[in-house]
Amino acid sequence: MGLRMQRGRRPVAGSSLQVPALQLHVSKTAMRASQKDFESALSQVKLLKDPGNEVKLKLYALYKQATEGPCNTPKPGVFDLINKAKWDAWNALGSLPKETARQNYVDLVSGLSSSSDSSSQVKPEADRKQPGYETLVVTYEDSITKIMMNRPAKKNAVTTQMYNEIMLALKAASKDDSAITVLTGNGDYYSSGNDLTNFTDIPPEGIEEKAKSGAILLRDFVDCFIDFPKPLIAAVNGPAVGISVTILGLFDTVYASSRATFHTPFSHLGQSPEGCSSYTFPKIMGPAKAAEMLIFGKKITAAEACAQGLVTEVFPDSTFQKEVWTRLKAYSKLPPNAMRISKQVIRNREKEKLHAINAEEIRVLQERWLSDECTNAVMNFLTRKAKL
Ligand SMILES: CCCCCC/C=C/C(=O)SCCNC(=O)CCNC(=O)[C@H](O)C(C)(C)COP(=O)(O)OP(=O)(O)OC[C@H]1O[C@@H](n2cnc3c(N)ncnc32)[C@H](O)[C@@H]1OP(=O)(O)O
Repeated sequence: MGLRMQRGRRPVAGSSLQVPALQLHVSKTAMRASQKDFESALSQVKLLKDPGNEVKLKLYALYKQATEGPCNTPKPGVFDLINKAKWDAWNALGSLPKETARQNYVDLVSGLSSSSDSSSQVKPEADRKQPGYETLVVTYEDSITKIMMNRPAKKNAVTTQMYNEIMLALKAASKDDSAITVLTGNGDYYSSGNDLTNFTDIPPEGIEEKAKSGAILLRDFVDCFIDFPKPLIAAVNGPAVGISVTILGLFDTVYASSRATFHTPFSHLGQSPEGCSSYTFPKIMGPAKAAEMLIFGKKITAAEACAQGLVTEVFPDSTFQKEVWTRLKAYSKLPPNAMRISKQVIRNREKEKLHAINAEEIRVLQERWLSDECTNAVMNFLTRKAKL
């Protein structure tokens, strides 16, 4: 997503303006950073350890101010969380002159470079619910970051906001000092998949634009799972549908309640597989079983999913929570670096391939979203004519 800093890319993203330690580096001297200093800071920033979203927002804002001047783009919608945060950060710089923004950018990068060895791990407040999420409950306890989808009345259907919040939570978990990260659902469902109302708010630019922005969101979402560096566990507390099933192939361990079912009704919805399932499912369960799920939309039970290798272990629903969390608490006490490195050894060689598969699946899906088959299926659900 937008809040990334990668080699070869312009730095994006930055901060609320409350980074006291870093603000100290904002120059109060008369010295002006030259264009060369600025370009050198732009190169330097790509080599830094990820400084976190706050600082990335600050960098983003200063970069935009230094190169384009005061914020000059329309304010993004309230649910476009990432772009709104970026816009807010840039807009907050008001009429700060370009030269000052350039100097501040150079000073900020220089401050980051000198402190980059001191703290790469952010310790979340122990045993506390993390603030700032509306569709999730994110907690940290016993070295476990737990991300719980929290729209039980809607069967944890994944709205645009929830996609964005899950990405933010995963990015934060990848940097906190938790040993393992768990995704689960609140209520009787794990998740009913993509919220079908995501398809309804068509922008003035038209349906193609909607499909394009959906494709970018989905690509970034799946990329987050491909790249997640620590052991990632799904605690599938109930039925799982669509995208919540397909991404399971990117988890390291999947525990399921005996009540869980796994359903990928893409043909029914006029859509096609995502989440890298076109690759991971045949690999995990063999092409024949994968085809039954991904082409014919066969719903399978937890026991079947376990027999086919998609699920690690099934627990009786009555003891699911107790048994899973006891197990996970024990695992979370293992040496975290060893677990992370083992995951890398297991997964890294496939990462590039998975990113390419993700991109290809989304290219196909984006076309599907514009098809009559897909439009009719979504309309049928929304007008109560059809359910899975
Ligand atoms: C940015 C775009 C990325 C797209 C990525 C591609 C992803 C693909 C997928 O995930 S495909 C799967 C999509 N999911 C579905 O098609 C499921 C649709 N839901 C259902 O069929 C049923 O709701 C059910 C079988 C999951 C549960 O049935 P039931 O137990 O009878 O409950 P209700 O239907 O009464 O549901 C309660 C409440 O939740 C709302 N709801 C449930 N699922 C969704 C959903 N996926 N999208 C939107 N809303 C959903 C349902 O409408 C009810 O709301 P209400 O109480 O009527 O206000």
